[in-house]
Amino acid sequence: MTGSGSPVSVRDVDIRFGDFVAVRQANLDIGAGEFVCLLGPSGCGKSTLLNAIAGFVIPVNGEVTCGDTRVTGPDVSRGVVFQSAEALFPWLTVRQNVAFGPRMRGVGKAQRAAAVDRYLAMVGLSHSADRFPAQLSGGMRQRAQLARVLANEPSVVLMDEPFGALDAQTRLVMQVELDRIWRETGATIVFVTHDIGEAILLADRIVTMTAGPSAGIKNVYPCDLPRPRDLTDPASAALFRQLREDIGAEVARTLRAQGLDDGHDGGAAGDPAGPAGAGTVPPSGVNGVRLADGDRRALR
Ligand SMILES: Nc1ncnc2c1ncn2[C@@H]1O[C@H](COP(=O)(O)OP(=O)(O)OP(=O)(O)O)[C@@H](O)[C@H]1O
Repeated sequence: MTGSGSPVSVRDVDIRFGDFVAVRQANLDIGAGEFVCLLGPSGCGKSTLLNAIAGFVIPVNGEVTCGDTRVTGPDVSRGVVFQSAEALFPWLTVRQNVAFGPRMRGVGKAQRAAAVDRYLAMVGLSHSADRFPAQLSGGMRQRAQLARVLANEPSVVLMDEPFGALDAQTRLVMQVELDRIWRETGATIVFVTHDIGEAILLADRIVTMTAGPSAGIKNVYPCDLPRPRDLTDPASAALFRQLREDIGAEVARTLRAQGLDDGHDGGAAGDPAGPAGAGTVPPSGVNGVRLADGDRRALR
């Protein structure tokens, strides 16, 4: 099952889109069964790095390996959960969506049915197995995506802001559920998010990135707080403030580079009370400069 095998290794990775250097000299090792969150300002390169692990983009320098295998393209052993639930096949029921991967891999009917039942139960969708994606709520579609990925028994599950489009309440439920599922399966998960609180709730390690272009790994924060986690406990709140300062500095750097900043450090934005002060980033943004939605979320 997931988590028993291949760790991921990102070695000296540079990623370009034409002349644009999106990521430069990224290095990251992810252990089997680890839950790693990539956190950083909007547009810094989190998805690009995740896509390199998925095999959707290939580095111009360096390499990504999964176990002993160099990543040269997408593979079922690296399952991806996208923010958009359009990733589900709309003409298939939930059950058929989840069964699709095992069917393609030639898994026999009985074994396939057992796997589908297991993962549907795990994500809490057994009762909706015969519905089509259009008949599901946003949260249910994300559950279905996760079940579909898990049914392929991947070495690593890659999640690109999977809860980014959900309302706050559903998002919270999904975070708690994912924490439980991760503990149940021992899956290796790499999870991209803007949301500092989400990273603290979920990660074993939180990896921050510098603002692009030429984004890189900035800091790695071990996060070994007991699970399930509570953002209001003092250790979580302290980590939250540290991360907000880290990311705020990158946002401020971007604004300065764009000539939009008045010289103050973005890390000072919002309420220093931490998670309890959520929603305190002013509508006008940091130092009066309007922020991208993602950066506003990151600084809450
Ligand atoms: N296919 C592409 N072609 C050209 N540029 C790209 C491509 N994909 C990403 N980029 C650029 O690479 C940089 C990093 O983008 P990426 O989507 O990885 O950022 P991100 O941190 O995931 O952002 P967000 O959190 O807002 O989704 C951005 O400047 C983006 O415009």
